[in-house]
Amino acid sequence: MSNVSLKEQRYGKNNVRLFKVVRTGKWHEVVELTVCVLLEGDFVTSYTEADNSKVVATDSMKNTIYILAKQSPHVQNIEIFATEIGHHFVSTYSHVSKANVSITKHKWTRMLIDGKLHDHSFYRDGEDTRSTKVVVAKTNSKDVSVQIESGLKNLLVLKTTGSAFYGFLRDKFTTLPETNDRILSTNVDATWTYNIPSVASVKNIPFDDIFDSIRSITLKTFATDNSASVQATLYLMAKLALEKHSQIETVHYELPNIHYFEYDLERFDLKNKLKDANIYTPFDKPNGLIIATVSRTKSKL
Ligand SMILES: O=c1[nH]c(=O)c2[nH]c(=O)[nH]c2[nH]1
Repeated sequence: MSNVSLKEQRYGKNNVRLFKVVRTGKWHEVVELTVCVLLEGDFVTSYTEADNSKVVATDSMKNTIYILAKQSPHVQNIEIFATEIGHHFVSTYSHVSKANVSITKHKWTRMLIDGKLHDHSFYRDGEDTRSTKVVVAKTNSKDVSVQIESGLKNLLVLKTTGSAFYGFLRDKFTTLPETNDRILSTNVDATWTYNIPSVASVKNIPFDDIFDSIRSITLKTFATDNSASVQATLYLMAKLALEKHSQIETVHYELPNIHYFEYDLERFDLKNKLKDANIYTPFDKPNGLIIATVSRTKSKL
């Protein structure tokens, strides 16, 4: 008898690059995605007995993504498109119990030329991306459940005042001075989860509006909060997002603290400390990293 066993397995195609053009006469819309599909189910013997008979080739999964992209009117809406992909795999193959579909949407912003939106030209307006992770799972032979997480990644922000950091623990390891006015910069990575009652309800959730709203709550809170710390500003962002959107259950932020330290110019008889500071060294490494998940308090009733 073997003294090892397979604990967990999933497989699929990662980094499927996809671009779709939707043409309405001269007016063209574009969507560029990176898709990952990982299947779970009765694939154990492909690992333990080298039996490929149930293996859906990852190449076929790639083809399926392109075919569904051709047929679906929802490719721009990544949460709905990911649900369609996941639903396809669990409903087509009886031995697939779960499909994990992740999609990243890359930004193409329409050009404004001579004050007019251009028909067919776009530019990359920042490196931030929109993403989703959808899990479609069989609950019994007929029904499926859907879990959806949406996210915003790589949104680089900076403010030159309105941020302090003082009152922190001081001991023999501490050298950082307290400050009531510092530069604050972070690269926002936010995800939020939805309460999805059924597959049919997915089409009724305004994912685009909620994404736009959480993005603007994030930016506005960053800009206007008189920040006591990254921790306190993070919590406020998440709280405002949860208060505004009843469809979401949890909000998770990962915020690096990208430090900008005053450069020591006193050595050259130049004032560059506190109120006189205006020359800094940006340090991308090492960085602070503040991570938290915030959810609604369960009612005690
Ligand atoms: O907002 C901050 N939170 C910290 O936990 C921390 N630690 C540190 O050195 N600087 C900061 N800033």
